[in-house]
Amino acid sequence: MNDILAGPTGLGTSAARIASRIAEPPPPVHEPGYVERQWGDGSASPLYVPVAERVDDALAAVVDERLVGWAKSCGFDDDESEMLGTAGFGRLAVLTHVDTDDPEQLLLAARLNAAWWAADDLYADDSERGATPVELPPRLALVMAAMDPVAPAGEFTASLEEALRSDKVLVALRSATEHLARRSGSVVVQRVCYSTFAMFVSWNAYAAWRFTGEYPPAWKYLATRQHDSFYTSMTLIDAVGGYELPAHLYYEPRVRRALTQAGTASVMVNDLLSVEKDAADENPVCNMVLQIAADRGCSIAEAVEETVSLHNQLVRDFEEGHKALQAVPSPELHRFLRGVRAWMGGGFEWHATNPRYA
Ligand SMILES: CC(C)=CCC/C(C)=C(\C)COP(=O)(O)OP(=O)(O)O
Repeated sequence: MNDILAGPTGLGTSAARIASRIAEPPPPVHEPGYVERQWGDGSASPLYVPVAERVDDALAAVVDERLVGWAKSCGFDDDESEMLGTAGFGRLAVLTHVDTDDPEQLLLAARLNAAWWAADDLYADDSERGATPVELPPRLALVMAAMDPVAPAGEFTASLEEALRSDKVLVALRSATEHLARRSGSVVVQRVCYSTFAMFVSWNAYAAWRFTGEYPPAWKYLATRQHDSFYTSMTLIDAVGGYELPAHLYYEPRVRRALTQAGTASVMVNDLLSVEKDAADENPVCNMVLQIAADRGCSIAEAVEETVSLHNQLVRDFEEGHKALQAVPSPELHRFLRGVRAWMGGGFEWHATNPRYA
């Protein structure tokens, strides 16, 4: 075992090790497996995904109801808040974070995902709802200030505060991050902030492409999509579960690779199910299927097959990497990787049953 995987030493680390022994739940008797699942109208090849480990509509209803109340408190009007409830970000949290049934823990994920999606729709993607490529970068700069507090700066602070309070997306992201900070450590909060900010670089690239009308080749889109993927949602897996994967393991290259494979695979599911919605915008939204079809001059059906095959390979690569990482003696890492696998299974289930993608 190399030193990195052996873990840190020094102040505070023995306490962390004791906490980690407590954090390990009993291992499942049978490991949940992977299955081939039909999707859409059933005409394309199946997707190879982990099984959805928990479908609990009663728990999802509780989390969604609390999410709607929170959205109203952030300034979303009644219709918008109900729409967030109907979109089922609470249900997404229940499907993807299967190692807790505490609604307040699940709300960590429900709130952040709802707020990320609100920023994505209202700032980046949906022209009809006010998203414009030119306004996107400065709006995202303020999101960073909402999530990662700016140090007091005399006379400049009041104007910033006013701006942060005057926009419901900013209020939501600030509130969701504060909720996370109350229930997890600073390592996780900064992990979440910085993966969100990396995601924004990708959003800015899409905005430039949509503004100029010069859309990227599929390879460039895919590289950009790595940081704009459900990797961002997966940063919450341990926090929602009530434990913490130490940073030296979270960022270990083989772990990071497994995570980016899982995040990209899950967002390929999103692309596959969003093709029509993305193509319909007056400035079409970048999407792997559309980029492949444009590159190759092939039909959408052929580009779909190519995307399914890419997705399935990513999942198989994750599965293999996960197996290899079983050799690392860390209960938190094993729990986290089981959480990543469960996230993929639940993410597929959510997309396949959500009215947004029907
Ligand atoms: C939940 C989360 C991390 C959101 C950030 C952006 C993201 C990966 C999505 C919202 C999914 O991609 P896309 O913008 O294509 O999603 P929709 O098709 O609009 O649902």
